[in-house]
Amino acid sequence: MKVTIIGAGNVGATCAEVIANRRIASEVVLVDIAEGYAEGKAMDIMQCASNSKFDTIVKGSSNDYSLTANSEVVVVTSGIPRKPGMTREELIGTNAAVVKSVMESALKYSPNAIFVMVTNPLDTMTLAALKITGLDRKRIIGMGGALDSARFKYFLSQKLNKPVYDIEGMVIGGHGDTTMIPLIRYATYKGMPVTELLSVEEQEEVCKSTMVGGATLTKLLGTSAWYAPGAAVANVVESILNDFKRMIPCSVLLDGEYGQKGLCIGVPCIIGKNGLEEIVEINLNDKETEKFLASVEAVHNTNKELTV
Ligand SMILES: NC(=O)c1ccc[n+]([C@@H]2O[C@H](COP(=O)([O-])OP(=O)(O)OC[C@H]3O[C@@H](n4cnc5c(N)ncnc54)[C@H](O)[C@@H]3O)[C@@H](O)[C@H]2O)c1
Ligand SMILES: O=C(O)C[C@H](O)C(=O)O
Repeated sequence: MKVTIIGAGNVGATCAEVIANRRIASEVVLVDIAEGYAEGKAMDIMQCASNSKFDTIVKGSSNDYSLTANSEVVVVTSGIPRKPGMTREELIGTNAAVVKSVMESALKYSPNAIFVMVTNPLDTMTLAALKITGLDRKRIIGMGGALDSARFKYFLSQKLNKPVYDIEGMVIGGHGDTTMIPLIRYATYKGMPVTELLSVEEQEEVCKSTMVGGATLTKLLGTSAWYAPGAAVANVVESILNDFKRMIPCSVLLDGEYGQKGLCIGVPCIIGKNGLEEIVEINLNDKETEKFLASVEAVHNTNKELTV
């Protein structure tokens, strides 16, 4: 199983390392526009192999896409990250141009691949990738909700003082500081609703921390996060390669689901060998629907700035 990761920066290289460490694929090709950078990252990861005990082959390429030929999955992490004080939406101009150039090259060599988009602003870049390639919506999946849900579960575990593994929770909506929707009503600790275990104030604190999770880390790190994003992408890739059909909130093109059309936004998806296997339409109450509609409007507004 071959995976290409375009963009060997913080998120791309971390994703490659997680895929290798967890033996999710037999081969990973890292591609970057910066001369020698992807080769360097690949060599560094390969020098983990004897200690970490994996046999995945990680290769690097300075913009030569021939090495990526016939990848089953292509991950797109190329583009600029935000700096403290910025929103993800401010990255649109630079990153849309990057996404355009890399999608065309990657598709040429891997015509049957499933694409996992990571570059921000995520929902708009996922739509851009669909427009650029004309591919079926099943084959282009935006990774945002997998990360946001991981953060949600982390903040819930902190507040409940319980292991994160015993917690379930999901974040839908746009992958933006104000557009994501942590579904607290559906979150559980060992099957028990967290709404019965936390006060309303505590629930609000968890949701707020989740929504600004990326901005908080960007302020602390000076650039955006990479460990949790890399692991979240690897999880999506794993579900595709193994046809696990995991339910993961992902940004996909809606065609009537949730009453919406013509935008990519985070909704619960079944992810398997065909990419998007199914969109799961969960019941949203009035308050959640109101938030979802506001998120849809905000994502549509960002999409209007797209020129590709
Ligand atoms: N969707 C998410 O949940 C999520 C999470 C984290 C980061 N991100 C986004 O992912 C992107 C990458 O973040 P990062 O922290 O890895 O940034 P980074 O700067 O560490 O890495 C980006 C890499 O892309 C490369 N690149 C730029 N243009 C390229 C091109 N045309 N072809 C090939 N490579 C190219 C750069 O040389 C760089 O090495 C950002 O847009 C960031 O906002 C999204
Ligand atoms: O916060 C960012 O800009 C990067 C990413 O979208 C994240 O949520 O970590």
